[in-house]
Amino acid sequence: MKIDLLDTLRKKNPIAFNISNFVTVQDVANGINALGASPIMSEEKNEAEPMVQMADSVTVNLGAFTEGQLEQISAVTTFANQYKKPIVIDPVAVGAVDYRKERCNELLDQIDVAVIRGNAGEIAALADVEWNAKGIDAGEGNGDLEEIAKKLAKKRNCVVVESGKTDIITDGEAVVRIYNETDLFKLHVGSGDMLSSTIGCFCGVEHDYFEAAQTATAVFDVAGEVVAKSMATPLAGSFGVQLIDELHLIDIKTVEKFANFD
Ligand SMILES: Nc1ncnc2c1ncn2[C@@H]1O[C@H](COP(=O)(O)OP(=O)(O)OP(=O)(O)O)[C@@H](O)[C@H]1O
Ligand SMILES: Cc1ncsc1CCO
Ligand SMILES: [Mg+2]
Repeated sequence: MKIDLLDTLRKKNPIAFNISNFVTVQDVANGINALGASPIMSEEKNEAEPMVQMADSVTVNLGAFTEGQLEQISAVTTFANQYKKPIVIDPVAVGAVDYRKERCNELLDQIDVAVIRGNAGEIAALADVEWNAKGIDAGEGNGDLEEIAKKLAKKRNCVVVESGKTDIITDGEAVVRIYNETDLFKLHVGSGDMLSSTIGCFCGVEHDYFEAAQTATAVFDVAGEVVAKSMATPLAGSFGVQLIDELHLIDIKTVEKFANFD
C-alpha cells in the first residue's frame, strides 16, 4: 500500500470537485479540506465544463439528487471522461430505492468511472445480487462480500470499495481488506460520503486508482480509529468533529502504525 500518497496529496493540494448531497456537504468539504485537498462543490450545469477542467477529480454523490440535477450530473461526468479526470461514484441507497438504482445504472452505462464506493447493500444492488438493504445503511444479506465487490468491479471495469466492518477494495481480480477497529463511524451520518470524497482526492494525485482507493480508505479508517481510542465515552457529535480534526493531524507514521490490512 502506498501510504506515502498522503504527503503527495498534501503537497499537490488537488482540486476535488464534488457533487454532494445537502445532508453531508459541510462534513465532506471540511473533511477533505482538513486532509489537504481543495474542495469545490457545484450544482450548476452551465459551469460544468470549466469546473471539470480545473478539477483533479470528480466525486458524484447520489444521496439526494433531483430530476433536474441528473442533467448536471450527466454533463459533469461526460466532461470528466472527455478531460480524463477520474470519477468516483457514491451510489447512496441504490439497494433500497429502485428509482435510484435505475438512474445510477443509466449513468454508469454512459460513462467510465474510476471507483464506486458503497456499503454492502449498495454494491450488491449494482452487482445484481440479492440483498436486503436498509435505507442508507447496508442492511442484511448472505452473499460473499468479496465476490459481490469483484462482480461489480468486472461489470463496470473499475475499482470497487465496499465499506463495512472490513472494507473490501478490488479491481475485479486483486482484493485488499482493511479491518476496522471501531464502529463509531456509524454514529456519524455521512462517514461514507466523506470516505468516497477522500477517495476522490487521492484519485486526483495517483493514476493507479486501485492504489489511490487503498490509501484513502486506510487513512480515513485510521483517522476514525485514533479518534475512537481517544474518547472515554463514545459521543456521536464529538466523533464527527474530531474526525475532521484527525484528518488534519494524521500523518504517514500513524497510518503505518495502525492500519490493519492484507
Ligand atoms: N460495522 C462496522 N465496523 C467498523 N467500521 C465500519 C462498520 N461499518 C462501516 N464502517 C466504516 O465506516 C465508514 C463508512 O462506511 P459505511 O459502510 O458506513 O458507509 P455508508 O453506509 O455509505 O455511510 P453513510 O451512508 O452514513 O455515509 C468506513 O470507513 C467503514 O470502514
Ligand atoms: C441521510 C441521507 N439521506 C440522503 S443522503 C444522506 C446522507 C448519507 O449519505
Ligand atoms: Mg452512504
